[in-house]
Amino acid sequence: MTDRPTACLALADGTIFLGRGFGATGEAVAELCFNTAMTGYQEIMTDPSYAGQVVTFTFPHVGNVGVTPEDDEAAEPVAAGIVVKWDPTEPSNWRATRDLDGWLASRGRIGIGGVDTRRLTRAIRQQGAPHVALAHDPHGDFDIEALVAKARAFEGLVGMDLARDVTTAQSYRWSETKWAWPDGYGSQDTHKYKVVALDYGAKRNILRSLAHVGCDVTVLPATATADDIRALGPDGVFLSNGPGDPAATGEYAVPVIREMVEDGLPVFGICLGHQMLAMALGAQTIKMNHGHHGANHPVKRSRDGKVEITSMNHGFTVDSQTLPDGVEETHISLFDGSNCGIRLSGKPVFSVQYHPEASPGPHDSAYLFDDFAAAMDERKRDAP
Ligand SMILES: NC(=O)CC[C@H](N)C(=O)O
Repeated sequence: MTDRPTACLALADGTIFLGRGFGATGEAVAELCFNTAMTGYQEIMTDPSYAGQVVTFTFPHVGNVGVTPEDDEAAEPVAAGIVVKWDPTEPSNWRATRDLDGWLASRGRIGIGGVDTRRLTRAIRQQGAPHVALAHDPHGDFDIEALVAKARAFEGLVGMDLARDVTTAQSYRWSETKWAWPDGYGSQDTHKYKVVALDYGAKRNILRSLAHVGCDVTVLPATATADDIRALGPDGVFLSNGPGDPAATGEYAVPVIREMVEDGLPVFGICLGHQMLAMALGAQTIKMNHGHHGANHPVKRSRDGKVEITSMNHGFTVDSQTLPDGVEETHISLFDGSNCGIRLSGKPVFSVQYHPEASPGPHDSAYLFDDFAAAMDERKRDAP
């Protein structure tokens, strides 16, 4: 092997990173974000919320435990590409069914290794999430100017509705609970509550977590109408995570969510679902400089001051200045004070910006699934 670079990452400002390609050959144009998680690269690459984004990992050892279908958060990797410091090694883990390189190659996702990811991360923090073109060519034939031009031409995630691309085409039932929950959480009583989960790009571990607390989950496409949901007679409605700009997805989803709130149903949202619930209640979202992507973000719970260490992946945020009267801010980020949770006062309607289902990340916030179950119990008790 020669030292000739076989992969190129071109930023829209003309900065070029050369490295060794792995995974698929070809090109990808996307927004670039950094993720600080030390584990969970497979869950991150298959999290549908990463559609339209290339992920650079600040942790240098990526790929060394291979991949296993058990860790897929969706059927396919969804992130557009991956940037790492050290080239992925052969997997060293009994759970691995294949290596990262071959897995990415078979699924059309491009990787670049040998990049100074600390320099790249500093650039992202300073200038905001850049638009990039990532190319992998085994002969190292790159037209660098053309790559920079493609990165510049990328329109960015603002105004982009990507939930329609990643949502399920058909509705389906979800019943798998298999997941190691911390002791004491979850009813283990299956099919206790009928829940409709609106799929804007749902991670599987969210559906597992709902099933774990006793939900019989029917997953509906992002474009489901209020009547589609009512026809199933749910005890509660769940709003999933997902990619793209909440304001764009919200054009069709927000009015439906508002109707569910008006129907008096318990509603629980995560990440994109949180942002769209906030919009349905009258708030607005804004694009962040470089977002929050990691597995150790501290969040303060307003009701008792408790700090949760959370998993995060978002590039937009709810502007807490726009929260109307009657909508409480329940959680805030201890990194930058941004909004991390809301509740409609006196109603079983709440959501969080972070990921209580982890995958990857800590389990501090798993209680939120129990809170949703408790809200559905209460409604059943109060029903005439
Ligand atoms: N994980 C998510 O649901 C992400 C939500 C939204 N696409 C954002 O980037 O903020």
